[in-house]
Amino acid sequence: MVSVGAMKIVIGTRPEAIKLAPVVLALRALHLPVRVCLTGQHPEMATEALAPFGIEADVNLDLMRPGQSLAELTQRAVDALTLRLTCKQPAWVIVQGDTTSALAGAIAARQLGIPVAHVEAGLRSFDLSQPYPEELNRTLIAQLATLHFAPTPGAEANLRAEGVPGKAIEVTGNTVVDALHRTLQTLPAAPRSKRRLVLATLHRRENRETAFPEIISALVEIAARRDVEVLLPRHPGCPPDMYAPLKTAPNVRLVPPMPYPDFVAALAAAHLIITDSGGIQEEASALGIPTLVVRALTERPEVIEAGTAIIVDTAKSGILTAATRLLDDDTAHRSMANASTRIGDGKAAERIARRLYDELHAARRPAA
Ligand SMILES: CC(=O)N[C@@H]1[C@@H](OP(=O)(O)OP(=O)(O)OC[C@H]2O[C@@H](n3ccc(=O)[nH]c3=O)[C@H](O)[C@@H]2O)O[C@H](CO)[C@@H](O)[C@@H]1O
Repeated sequence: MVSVGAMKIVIGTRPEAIKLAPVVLALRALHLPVRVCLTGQHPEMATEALAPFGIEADVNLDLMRPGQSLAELTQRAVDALTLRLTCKQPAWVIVQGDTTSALAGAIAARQLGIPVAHVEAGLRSFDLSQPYPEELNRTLIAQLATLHFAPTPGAEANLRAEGVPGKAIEVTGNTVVDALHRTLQTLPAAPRSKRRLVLATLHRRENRETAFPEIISALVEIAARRDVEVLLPRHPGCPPDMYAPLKTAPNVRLVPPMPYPDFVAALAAAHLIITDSGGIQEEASALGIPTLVVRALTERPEVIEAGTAIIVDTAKSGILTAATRLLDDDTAHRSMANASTRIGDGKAAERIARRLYDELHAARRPAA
């Protein structure tokens, strides 16, 4: 076997861990050496999200400090990753999505001349202020990456419009679908619940100040119907008092962040999803669970085209109208409840690993 350099995978948050776990496994299946480096942006959740995939990080940089600003985190992450990458120079650095950790990994690698592969490249809201800082991060990462793994043809078109050459882009599907399929296979059959499940998550930075109270008030009112139960796992990035009105509301279960397999079980059992999460829009679309997106826009037009999601924004009245319709009108619900493969077919990680394998071996082949 040809000996090749290692792949360094940089992971900051839970969604990066979930979406990169299938890539780690696919690279290992091709016998490529992989090192997983956590920045600690989500101190425990990234480690916990990797565990069900049988993956342990090689290093945790433990970079979070109380009250740390985004600028401080970016600076500390670039410094720490530069040090690590200088000591053990990998053949490629792999980053995913739109987090501060992903941006820092791309900056550190690029400054050292190490090629960067960007998983989930090309998503755009075309508004740098929302989602913030994610739109800014992913746009900057596109400037730094050598290889762009676009999940969809739409994401590829966005990259092409920014001048990225076609040969640097591979359309792969989103790796979240790989993670979802793999996890669904491990779950026991779920017991049927008497009330329909409304699964909700909230954490977007730009929603926190003004929109959270509106959305939460809508959730309390939905739960008051009695024929549903609202389940909301908290996000550790949000101060717990933001969720306060839900603590005492009837038919609401406010719970700590759920382990990924438990959350997937809840997704699969849900009648309706209300969320500002990106990954959950994708998972819901793959499962065919009607979803109300409590954001002004989505960088995932595919979930709207597939018909599984509607953007309702953050006003209480709009959320209540849409939720009531989907809870009362079976035809409306059925028209959205169709599983879609637009986001991915479950083979994204295989495509990513194969392309990286080819790149590595092409680089080692002597010129003709
Ligand atoms: C702007 C934007 O949309 N950016 C996204 C953002 O992430 P997000 O909005 O998707 O973040 P979350 O909602 O925190 O995570 C969701 C994941 O967590 C699982 N989950 C959830 C609750 C729980 O209790 N237990 C769990 O296991 C759930 O199944 C899902 O897979 O960053 C990613 C990284 O770069 C990007 O890819 C992605 O574009």
